[in-house]
Amino acid sequence: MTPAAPVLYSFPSTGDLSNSLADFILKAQREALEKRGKFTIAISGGSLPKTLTALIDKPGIKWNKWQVFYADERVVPLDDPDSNHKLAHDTLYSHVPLPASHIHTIDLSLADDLEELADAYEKELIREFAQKDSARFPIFDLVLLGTGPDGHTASLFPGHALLSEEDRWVAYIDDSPKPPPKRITLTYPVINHAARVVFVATGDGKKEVLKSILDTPEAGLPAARVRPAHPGQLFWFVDDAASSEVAYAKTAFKV
Ligand SMILES: O=C1O[C@H](COP(=O)(O)O)[C@@H](O)[C@H](O)[C@H]1O
Repeated sequence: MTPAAPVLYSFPSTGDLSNSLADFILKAQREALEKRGKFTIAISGGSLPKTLTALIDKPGIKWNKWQVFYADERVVPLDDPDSNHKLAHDTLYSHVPLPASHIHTIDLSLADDLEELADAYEKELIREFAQKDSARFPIFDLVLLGTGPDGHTASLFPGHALLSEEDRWVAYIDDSPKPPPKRITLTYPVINHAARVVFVATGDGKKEVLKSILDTPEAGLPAARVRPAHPGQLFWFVDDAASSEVAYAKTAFKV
């Protein structure tokens, strides 16, 4: 199946972006609950969690139906300032009635063996989605991603061997060019099987990388290789500062 062209939404402010993203997530949640009675989502770290704060008081969000995984996680204690879980906890979970048992964190008792830790997280996904034998890859209702100025997404970095991973659901990296070095990440096959993938990018510091990803995807930056097609759809939620150099056509946002 050929991937559909990405949809680019650009907003004058991060507040507008955050409100529209909350509307989008609410709609995705409603569709998922109608079909399967639960909402499966993968969340990134970095600048992404703070754009989710408009969800906090949003009527209609059924937090007890959410199952939350991480698009990537740094292998550090869950209360370490570098932990993506801590960031999401402080920014979002601590303000909403999301049951702790629905938040799927890494098992740090395995931190000395990254392969085992990644395997254990993959098993956590298998428990939620299906047996690996019966479903080749999980289908998340929504994967939320960011991109660094170098074009990395999740913990998929430019030039890294993990970009070619075709089999595993979760992989590890112990040489991340961005600290901390030890991380786990969802792989492209998982990201590209999602029903919806949303990138969020804000600020002047992202304008060059956004131009490369959207205007010259053939340059092959890791974020440009995200092309859900099974039959998912890719959306970009950015602010006008980040999209100021982009020639790619913008779409007016409506839910
Ligand atoms: O290291 C990471 O970086 C990316 C991008 O972060 P941002 O602060 O530039 O938005 C993030 O999406 C990822 O989850 C994180 O581990």
